[in-house]
Amino acid sequence: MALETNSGTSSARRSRSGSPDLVASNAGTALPYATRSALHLKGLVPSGVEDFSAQEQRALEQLNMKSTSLEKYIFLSWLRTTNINLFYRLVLHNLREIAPVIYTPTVGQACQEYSHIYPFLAPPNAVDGLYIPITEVDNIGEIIQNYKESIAEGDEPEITVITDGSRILGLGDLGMNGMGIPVGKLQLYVAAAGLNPDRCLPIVLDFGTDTQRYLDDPLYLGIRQHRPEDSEFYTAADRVIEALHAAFPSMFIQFEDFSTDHAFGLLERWRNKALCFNDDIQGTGCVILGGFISAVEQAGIPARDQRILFVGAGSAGVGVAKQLVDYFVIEHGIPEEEAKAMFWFVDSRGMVTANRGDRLAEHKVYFARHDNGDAQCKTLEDAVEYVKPTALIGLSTIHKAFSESILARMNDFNQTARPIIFPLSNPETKAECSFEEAMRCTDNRVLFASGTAFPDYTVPETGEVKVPGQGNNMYVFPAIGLGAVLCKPERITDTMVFAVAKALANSLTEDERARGELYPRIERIREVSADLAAALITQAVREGLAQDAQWVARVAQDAGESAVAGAHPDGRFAPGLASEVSKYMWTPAENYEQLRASLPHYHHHPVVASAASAAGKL
Ligand SMILES: NC(=O)C1=CN([C@@H]2O[C@H](COP(=O)(O)OP(=O)(O)OC[C@H]3O[C@@H](n4cnc5c(N)ncnc54)[C@H](O)[C@@H]3O)[C@@H](O)[C@H]2O)C=CC1
Ligand SMILES: CC(=O)C(=O)O
Ligand SMILES: [Mg+2]
Repeated sequence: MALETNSGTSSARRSRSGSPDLVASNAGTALPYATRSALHLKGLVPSGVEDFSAQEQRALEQLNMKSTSLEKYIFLSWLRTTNINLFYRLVLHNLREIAPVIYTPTVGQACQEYSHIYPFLAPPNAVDGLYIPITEVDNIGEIIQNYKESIAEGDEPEITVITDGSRILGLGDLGMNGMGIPVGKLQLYVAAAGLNPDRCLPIVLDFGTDTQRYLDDPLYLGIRQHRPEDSEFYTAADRVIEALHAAFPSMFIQFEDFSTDHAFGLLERWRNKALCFNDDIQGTGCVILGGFISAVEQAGIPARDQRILFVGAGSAGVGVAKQLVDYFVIEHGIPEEEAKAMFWFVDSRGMVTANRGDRLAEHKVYFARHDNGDAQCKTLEDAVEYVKPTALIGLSTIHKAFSESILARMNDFNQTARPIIFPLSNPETKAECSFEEAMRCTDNRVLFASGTAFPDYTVPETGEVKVPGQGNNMYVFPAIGLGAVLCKPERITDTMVFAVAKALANSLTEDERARGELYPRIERIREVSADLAAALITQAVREGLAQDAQWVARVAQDAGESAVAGAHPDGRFAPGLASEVSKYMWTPAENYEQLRASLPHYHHHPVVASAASAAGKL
């Protein structure tokens, strides 16, 4: 048995909530003497008994001693798997500094190195998610059963982020190493929207990789084979999703970082059959629409005069553009064909036109231009000159694609209005330009958002400090998941996603607006997530799709009616609903007493119960 345990390579699972070990490991040096005594831990911990804030201070000191971001990532992963309560205290109290470590940009590097930095912790107490090789899909029932046995009763997952690692951020096919993304996204679910960490399930479909350096890497931990053909992919993926859906019927499924064709394919197959959404298509569309609404309000020209050039026509580019079309149609009453005509795309082969001579991928057809005559812009420079855009949106994975000369042209074209420039590719090494470049080249007039967090910029002439917007789906997917987990809609509709985007735009404070910011400050993310989740719940009830009677009744009572099918997705919700949503958010314990109380099974665990009755002190 000991041998088996030592051969495991999984990292620590937070669950097993009934275990006294969990209390001991999450309390550590905060364990009172009486408890140490009852749990036979006397002498096994340093004598000082301290409070959680002292532990947090020590953890922060240790974090700051790490000289590289990857070392910080490894330290934080270790802390999460050792003491999840302390980990989330640290994250929540230092979100601005820590989000770029547990998420983009560092998570990109961590994924590339995943097989090398993998921690040595043993299952079944140490499981950080499901690794499902394509060779084991026939045994998916057994895998799910093993997972169920590794968790405490009542900890069935309510949310999963699932990837096959085929398009991790803008870094390409990372195979099984992509597991870092579901793990990272679910940390944001907890931090940003208060999902219970014990009920979050990261999953990687280990379906092989076409990246030779991983196949050749002796430490690579995934299966060593090439990716399957489409039909084999869909058969295997469908079997896994069917089994997961059968085992956990109300679990919210977030598809993440699948290569673009499969991202669209899986969404179409599953969106009406299970509670699911695709973060790269819908989440990105949602968050960019939220920021774009604010940008259009500040740009200084009417919305219908916008000329929007997308660089990159993948799942993210097309997902965002479709949300923006909906916005122009729904909010501004522009007919769909006219709204669509406000958009141009450039991909790796140049401007996307119906007559450029290649067979366009299905997802690009909707936006292909038909009015270009003989013009076929082959480069971005040519397309910029041809379109004279008011807005330039990058989802291309091409680092520095927005050269200084392109940024300067955006400034020239937009002298009477402010140019909108969103370099949204992740991580930083793929971003189309930096905040500093965009500010400098546009006389500091740019309305800016980026996928990765960039540093603030100090305007040299005035000393004014400008904060860049982060147009990253992290602002919305946690709230969409929370809202879905609470009100249990039959499915996620585009109008629900639209309502969340509107709520995001509505969530800016007067100060944030006055400073010209497009997104709320990250320190307010939980408050904003509560608003966004309330908007999703309200919209789900209006559409008659919410299934949780409590939330249906609550929204109906606010609205004075039972449901308004197909109501306008305005992102509004009744006062009080967001604070009610907040009550469902998980927060780490502040002290030992709260920690004990927060572990529902703790008191019933046989060891704890017998220790308690023996000592009368627990
Ligand atoms: N900010 C955010 O919240 C999000 C950002 N992203 C980022 O968006 C990027 C793209 O993701 P997907 O659309 O899923 O990937 P994808 O690989 O499907 O799309 C990339 C697109 O860029 C085009 N492209 C490649 N080289 C080009 C060039 N030299 N010039 C112009 N276009 C070029 C490709 O033809 C393709 O259309 C990634 O970096 C990803 O990290 C994705 C989701 C969310
Ligand atoms: C942010 C995100 O989901 C991506 O870059 O893929
Ligand atoms: Mg993604």
